[in-house]
Amino acid sequence: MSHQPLSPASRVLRAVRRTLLAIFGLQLALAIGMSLVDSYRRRGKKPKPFPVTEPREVPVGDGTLTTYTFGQDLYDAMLAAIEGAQRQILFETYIWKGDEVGERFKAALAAAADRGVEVYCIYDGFANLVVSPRFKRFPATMKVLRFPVYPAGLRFFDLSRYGRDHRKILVVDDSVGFVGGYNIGTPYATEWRDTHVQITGPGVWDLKRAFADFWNLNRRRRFGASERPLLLETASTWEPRIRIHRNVPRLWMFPIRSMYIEAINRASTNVWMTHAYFCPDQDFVDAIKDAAQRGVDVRLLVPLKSNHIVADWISRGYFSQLLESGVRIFRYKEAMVHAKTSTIDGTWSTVGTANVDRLSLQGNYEINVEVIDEAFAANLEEIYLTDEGNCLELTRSEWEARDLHRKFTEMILAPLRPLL
Ligand SMILES: O=P(O)(O)OC[C@H](O)CO
Repeated sequence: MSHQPLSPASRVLRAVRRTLLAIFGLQLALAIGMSLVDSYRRRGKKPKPFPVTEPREVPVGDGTLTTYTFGQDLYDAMLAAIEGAQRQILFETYIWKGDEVGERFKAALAAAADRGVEVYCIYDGFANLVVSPRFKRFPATMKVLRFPVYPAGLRFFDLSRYGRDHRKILVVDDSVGFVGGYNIGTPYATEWRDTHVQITGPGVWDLKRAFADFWNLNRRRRFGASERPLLLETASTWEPRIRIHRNVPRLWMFPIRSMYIEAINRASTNVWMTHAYFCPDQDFVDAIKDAAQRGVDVRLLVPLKSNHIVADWISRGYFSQLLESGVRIFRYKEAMVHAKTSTIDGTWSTVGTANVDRLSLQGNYEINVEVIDEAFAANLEEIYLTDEGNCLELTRSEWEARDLHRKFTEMILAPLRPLL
């Protein structure tokens, strides 16, 4: 069989194709190799204790905000609220582990349903694929919506249908709500440093509405057309100091990214950010760099080593430009910091579920509370400084002196940024 010689254009095309495949193959091999080596190295290792700021109740408007930075304290408060529920519980989580803490929540929710409280639960199917099916069987008295592993149905090309439910919410009656970075599981109780807020007062209604809207958007497909919507009475008051922002991919709404960029752009004294996974788009990075360049004290606190080694490497790919523009980078030692919080100018703050990466800011269902209040910002600054005391600051000279193979790995992994 004779082969036609390839035209110059076809040869170029073939070379480009092979180069791209080689790069992609290298990225994939690196990512898989790193994750395997990392999980091998972690076997049997226990994270070290870390400093904790005691939960303190801060009055804001007609309600209060209490910030939790230690899982055990938070879970105790959430379980106490569930045990004291009289009419309704709305519980939503991304990860719900079938371990001791997961079982405690399941038992408390089932007990509430048994005594006649309406119990609505939502969890993400994909995030809990590894959880045993036995754990995911619930008493009929509880209404449980598993957000599907594959939510797009036949709409394969509709990107708005692919977001995961990454939210973490609990609302009990009209009296108390919780929102923040904590998933439900035993390691999070003592081994991870995360941040959640408890809300009382008018802000609770906004959390209820966020839950109800998600439930109503998804209930028919999960329970059938006859399932009645979760109805809420209208809020009686507006609380200008507390706003709840929700990313709703299905409606193509992504206000959390805008909220961050707006706040960073108007910062005049300080921007202190704590983020578990930091992989933003370049416009977001530019907003941070601009703030630092105009003299704002910009600090970024990230884990020295998170639970996702590939995310760490991709995150490090931003460090050079951030340090050059004057951003200070602090790396949290010996425990995983999973918080998603920021505070600006002693006035503006946010606590929520959204990481600063593409999946959270332009992909998933997320929820953040934005608070304009000086006392609350002071509380978050205090927490930030406690965390900073458990960090190593990364200097520019130290970063520039890193090995060549590290620079090469950062460069090879950089194109994966949009996937995280
Ligand atoms: O997706 P997040 O931010 O809730 O983090 C979850 C952990 O990474 C689980 O591996």
